[in-house]
Amino acid sequence: MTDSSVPPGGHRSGRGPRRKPGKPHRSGPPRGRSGPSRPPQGDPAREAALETLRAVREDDAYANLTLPKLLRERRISGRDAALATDLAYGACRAQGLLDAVLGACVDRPLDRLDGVVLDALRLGAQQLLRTRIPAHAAVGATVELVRARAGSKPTGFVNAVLRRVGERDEAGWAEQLAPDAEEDPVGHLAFVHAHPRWIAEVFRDALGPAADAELGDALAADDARPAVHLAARPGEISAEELAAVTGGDEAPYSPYGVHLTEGGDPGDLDPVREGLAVVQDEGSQLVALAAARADLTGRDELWLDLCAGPGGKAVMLGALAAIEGATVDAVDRAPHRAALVEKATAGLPVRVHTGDAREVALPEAAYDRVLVDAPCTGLGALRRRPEARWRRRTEDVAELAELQRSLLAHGLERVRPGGVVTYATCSPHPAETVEVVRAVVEKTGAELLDTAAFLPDIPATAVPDGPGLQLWPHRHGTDAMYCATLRRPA
Ligand SMILES: C[S@@+](CC[C@H](N)C(=O)[O-])C[C@H]1O[C@@H](n2cnc3c(N)ncnc32)[C@H](O)[C@@H]1O
Repeated sequence: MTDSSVPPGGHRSGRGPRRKPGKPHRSGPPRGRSGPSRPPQGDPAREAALETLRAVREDDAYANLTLPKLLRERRISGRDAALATDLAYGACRAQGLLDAVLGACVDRPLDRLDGVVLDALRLGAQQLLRTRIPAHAAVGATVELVRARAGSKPTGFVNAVLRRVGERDEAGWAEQLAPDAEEDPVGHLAFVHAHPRWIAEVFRDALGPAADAELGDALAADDARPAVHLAARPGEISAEELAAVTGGDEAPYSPYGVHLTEGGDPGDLDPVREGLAVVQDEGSQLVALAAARADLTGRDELWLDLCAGPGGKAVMLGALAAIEGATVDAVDRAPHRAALVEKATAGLPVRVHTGDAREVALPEAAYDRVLVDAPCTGLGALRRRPEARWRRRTEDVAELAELQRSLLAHGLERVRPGGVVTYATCSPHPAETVEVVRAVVEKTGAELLDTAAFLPDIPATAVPDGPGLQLWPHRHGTDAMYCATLRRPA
């Protein structure tokens, strides 16, 4: 069914089904109705997107795990898969903005709406405001989706609300609802680029003096759907060959990186299936490279990846270690993540250990290189985790920062005198980056090395007034990875 062939929905007034106070919200078909248990055949893309929004809302699921599984199970491919992905991920990313608009069009708090109705309204608003789908198709298809899932009763309400949403475009709603750009520039940009205000403030702080000129670009890049990056396994295939086989482009900074230009499941690509390449953001490749290249004198044969799961950087380190004649110990606290490292590094000189990095039985002061890719808020990889920006809380930061300091200090205990520790986070939050490094340097007397020197030719990576290197989606096309290098005093 094409978008334009979707019939418009019902025409009742904008009032939705009345709910008795305290009555639990249900998301299935109304009691007594025989709503379809299987998705209707007509609109598989929107059905999959709606089911993804439900799983994110009800089960705290990750959209980027839920949707691909649904697409596989329901054998949805090609244009339908692309549409489902655009709509589901787009609605997750923009949830706060969509809810602000819906809130202005609905006569009750959104959390009092039936779950399916709310998901469908978000999906409809996403189509109306943030895609080129014609308004009549967006409204009609959403109404039909609601009818199939929840019966006819709420269709009039959904139809009326979406028609109100469609009275303005995204810029028109921003004009009406966003904070004033002059009075509150950060609040304005946060609204316009669909970010929680506190995250926009983190980006502003991390950009420092550049924020005046770049905050809008940084948030816009973070709001865009990112290209899929592949990493060629060092020693197995070159980036040039990988680009030729996959039809992608060689990455600008990582000598192993390829940016895919076509959609589709990268897991279906031959080099990925054959283990010659993995899906990995170019920024993560650069962190692994920085760890392998950090300036070292003397022995260089025992490497440690202290927070290794699920194994992206361990694969790169393992492949580089194989070339250098080194061995990698890879640790992760979570057994299922350690198992993923084991699987990903099969055939490489990598020994996997399960346990807390600070307690696992491994030698002290023995490693030549250590990577501490610490657990973090992930604020630098929000574009790859569609719902994450609305789930993360500023309260998460302090606890993580304490763990990060502890893990980095521990990495310095495992490395030999004169050895190097690379600290990384996929977050630009100063409390997780420069403040962690400064605190540990102060406590341990470790020497700070110039990380940019190990990754030459990457422009504009300086951190304002702080140690380390910061990558940004709007500057480098990578996730906002942070990376610093410390040497244990000899
Ligand atoms: C940012 S992820 C690492 C990503 C990984 N380096 C990669 O490139 O695929 C952080 C990892 O640290 C692990 N972790 C958290 N606390 C830990 C601890 N105390 N000891 C060891 N691993 C820990 C988490 O389970 C998670 O897999």
